[in-house]
Amino acid sequence: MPTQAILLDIEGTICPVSFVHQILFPYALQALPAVLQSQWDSPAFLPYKSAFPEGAQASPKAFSAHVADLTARDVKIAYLKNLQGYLWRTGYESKEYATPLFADVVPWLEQQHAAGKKLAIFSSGSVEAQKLLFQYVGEDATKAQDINGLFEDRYFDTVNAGPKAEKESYGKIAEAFGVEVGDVTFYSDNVKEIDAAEAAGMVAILVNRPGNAPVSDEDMKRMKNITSFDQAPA
Ligand SMILES: CSCCC(=O)C(=O)COP(=O)(O)O
Repeated sequence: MPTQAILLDIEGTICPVSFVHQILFPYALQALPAVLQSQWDSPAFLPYKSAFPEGAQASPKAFSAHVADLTARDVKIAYLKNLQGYLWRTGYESKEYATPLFADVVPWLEQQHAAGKKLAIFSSGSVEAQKLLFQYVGEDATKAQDINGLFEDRYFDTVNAGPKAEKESYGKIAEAFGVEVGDVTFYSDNVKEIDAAEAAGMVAILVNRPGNAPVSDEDMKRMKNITSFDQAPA
């Protein structure tokens, strides 16, 4: 039976790794000092700040150093991801950047949505960050389009679903979808995530995009893989 639901990773699957690492991460780091100066004791910033370890909450300097260290090591921990989502909003709203999805992505998503497939996202980026990323899509930030409607509020992150390399997270997502786990196809650039989704019973397909980390020949041979959604199964 053709897939009923489609679950998508973000970085390296539907948008270039370079957008996340060369645009979003640096933006958050450069936006942080002004936010810390003006909002350190504000109620709006409190949920983001209070999720950090006590040592980092000791001062804006300690906080900045901790954020810089986690970012440099690309640690995908929820309290950093939540903070990044908060910081990225200004960049999107001021049209400093928009999300450059690969050219095949939006036409394919629209086609799948029109065919009645349920579409969803599973990213280490927070749900808040995911919604922003899809609210401002385009190569030209002054003409960005909002494609959130395609996902009908199905956003999963490591807080509401669990770690991306653990099979239990995929079972939980299928349950939230209201479909059998075997009726979901998951697309990701990450071999560990593909293995976890498959172990849970999903169909899982590795997506190979320019700029992604290399995948071994052995993994390429054992995994279904595509370079564009034009090659995705029906
Ligand atoms: C939606 S936020 C941008 C992506 C991000 O912060 C990230 O860490 C990417 O993680 P993914 O699990 O989508 O590869």
